[in-house]
Amino acid sequence: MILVVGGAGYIGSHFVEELIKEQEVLVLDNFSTGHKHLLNEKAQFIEGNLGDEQLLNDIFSNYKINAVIHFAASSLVGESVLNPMKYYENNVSATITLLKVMMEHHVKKFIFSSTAATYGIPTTDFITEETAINPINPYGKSKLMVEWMLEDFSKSYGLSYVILRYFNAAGAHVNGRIGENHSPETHLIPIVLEHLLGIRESISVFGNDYPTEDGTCIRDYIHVTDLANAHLLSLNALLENKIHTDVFNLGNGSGYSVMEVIKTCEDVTKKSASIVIEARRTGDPSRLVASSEKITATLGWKPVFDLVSIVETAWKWHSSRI
Ligand SMILES: NC(=O)c1ccc[n+]([C@@H]2O[C@H](COP(=O)([O-])OP(=O)(O)OC[C@H]3O[C@@H](n4cnc5c(N)ncnc54)[C@H](O)[C@@H]3O)[C@@H](O)[C@H]2O)c1
Ligand SMILES: O=c1ccn([C@@H]2O[C@H](COP(=O)(O)OP(=O)(O)O[C@H]3O[C@H](CO)[C@@H](O)[C@H](O)[C@H]3O)[C@@H](O)[C@H]2O)c(=O)[nH]1
Repeated sequence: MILVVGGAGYIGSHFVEELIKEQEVLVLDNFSTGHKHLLNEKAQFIEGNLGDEQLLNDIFSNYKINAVIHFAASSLVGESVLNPMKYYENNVSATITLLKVMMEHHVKKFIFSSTAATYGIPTTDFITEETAINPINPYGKSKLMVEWMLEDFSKSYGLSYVILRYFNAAGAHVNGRIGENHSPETHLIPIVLEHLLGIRESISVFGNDYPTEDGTCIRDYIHVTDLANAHLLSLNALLENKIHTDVFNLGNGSGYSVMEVIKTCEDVTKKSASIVIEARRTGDPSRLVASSEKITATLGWKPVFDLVSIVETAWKWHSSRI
């Protein structure tokens, strides 16, 4: 059985949707940002907190867990600046408890959701795993701290792991059952689509004076099912002992500006957006685009969805919910 921590969240639920076709799945989630309606009915479920050592001990005693996939985290950059304690508690401290109980129960296969935010403000056009790591906010730092712990736990306790650094997760499952449902929503694509559905009055564009062609920030949008498939490949490589430890970027390798994303949403929905240019959002690098060549070369992973199909799947999900 595979334990998926945070499996009621956006990315975790899309992973469970694929994993359930291959494995028995147990989800642990406290619904702090996740939702019951995102759970897959074939997965077993326990409601509880990742940092609850007694609960974790019970889980690892009662189920034969072969590997843990860890999606649970607080993940709003702005909130992490205002309330770093929450981020170090939920992302670092609770993860220490999980790893401690795993080691006690001799469960030594682990996949960790890391982020492009660990790179901070990169000076290179395409970010590889060799690009300097320099997070500029508590969220990115909390993820990097866990990465460092994993390295040390591997050396000292034989932990085997894959770290996946996602760029901008977006889109919804093609089956239309699950999709992105953050509250508050801070991500660009769902915000634009909510506006085009009439739920928001306008779209705020945070800064048009960046050193990019149209002055707005460039990001690498990657479909959530492409992310899920990268986890499946990583899990199988760990279970078959083909990987002991590794770290991979996950992106499409193409950058789109905020204005280009809005235009794509307009084209897909055949609606026109009302835009308000606002001040820059603190901590936004001008450009974050991945090179994912390493995971392609190592595991054969290739993203399938481009920006148009990301927006199409997201639109299907958002428009079905009103
Ligand atoms: N969304 C993105 O673009 C993105 C990009 C890079 C990295 N990530 C990382 O991917 C992971 C998943 O992101 P998401 O967008 O699906 O977030 P999400 O908030 O939708 O999912 C997180 C899930 O974890 C659960 N959770 C949080 N703290 C918990 C705790 N202490 N105990 C039990 N459950 C807990 C939440 O209830 C939720 O279901 C996170 O680790 C995030 O940092 C996300
Ligand atoms: O209403 C909005 C929302 C966003 N943006 C801009 O759109 C871009 C994308 O923003 P957003 O969708 O919030 O994603 P990011 O801030 O790039 O962060 C995401 O992607 C990172 C990896 O690249 C992850 O670490 C984070 O967890 C995840 O939220 C940024 O330039 C924002 O300034 C706007 O202009 N208006």
